[in-house]
Amino acid sequence: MNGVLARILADKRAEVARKRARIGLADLEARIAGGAPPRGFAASLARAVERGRPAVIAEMKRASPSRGMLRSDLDPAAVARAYERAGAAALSVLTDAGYFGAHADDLAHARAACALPVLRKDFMVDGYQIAESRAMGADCVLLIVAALSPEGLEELYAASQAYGLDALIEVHDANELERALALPGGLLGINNRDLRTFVTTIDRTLELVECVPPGRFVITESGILGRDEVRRLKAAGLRGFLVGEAFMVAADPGARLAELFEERVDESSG
Ligand SMILES: O=P(O)(O)OC[C@@H](O)[C@@H](O)c1c[nH]c2ccccc12
Repeated sequence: MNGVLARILADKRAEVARKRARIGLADLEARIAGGAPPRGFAASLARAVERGRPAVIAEMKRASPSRGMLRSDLDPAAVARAYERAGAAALSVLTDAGYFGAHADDLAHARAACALPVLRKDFMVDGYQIAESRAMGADCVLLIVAALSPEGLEELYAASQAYGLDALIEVHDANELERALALPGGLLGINNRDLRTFVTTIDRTLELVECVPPGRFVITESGILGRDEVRRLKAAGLRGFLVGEAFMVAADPGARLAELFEERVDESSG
């Protein structure tokens, strides 16, 4: 493996080792036992689709390695409420500080401000992080197939189930898709961005979705910047959307969400 992803993963392993030395698994377990149960993440997406609405996972990230600073003055609670009012089905919150500029309590602040379930967006390399995700209040974890060995993917998926969390299994090519489909469950995410090169195109989703067995719910992730992308993805049958940058750079993230996904008569007729 090469490129940015490899660097992030190496740093992440070191970070996990430091954290584990400070807060042991038993402490995390105690925190989990004293905390609230998870909100159903997959269930919330399914409810949106049942109502004939796109299931939008609205993301918060202050910065990214590919785009630099996006929103340094992010107010997670205010944006969470704005996303909820605008009709988002769920939140995604970046929790990586080194590359994405996350603050330690971003996820907790966002979740406490609304009733939406929350995806912890980070780079999972160790079962410790699954317990940690649950302890910080996440309802769903991201498992990036490109970042994990076959055994690692199975182990982290099993851990997410054991902790009562939903899992979003992220793929970028046919080989990764095959590995994701071999798992007993999980939400399927097609990342339009290549995490090794940052090349981003919604054609990734349009190509790969052809290889997904019918009945599997697919979330298209990244590079959904305008109404044209949404229109093309909807036309291909997509119902799940994960959007970050387009909202983060907007003056009013909630208004941008509503505008991006509102149905207009002129389009349905043509
Ligand atoms: O900001 P965008 O292009 O709308 O993308 C959102 C989300 O898909 C992206 O942040 C993402 C997808 N997979 C990831 C894995 C790690 C970090 C970030 C991501």
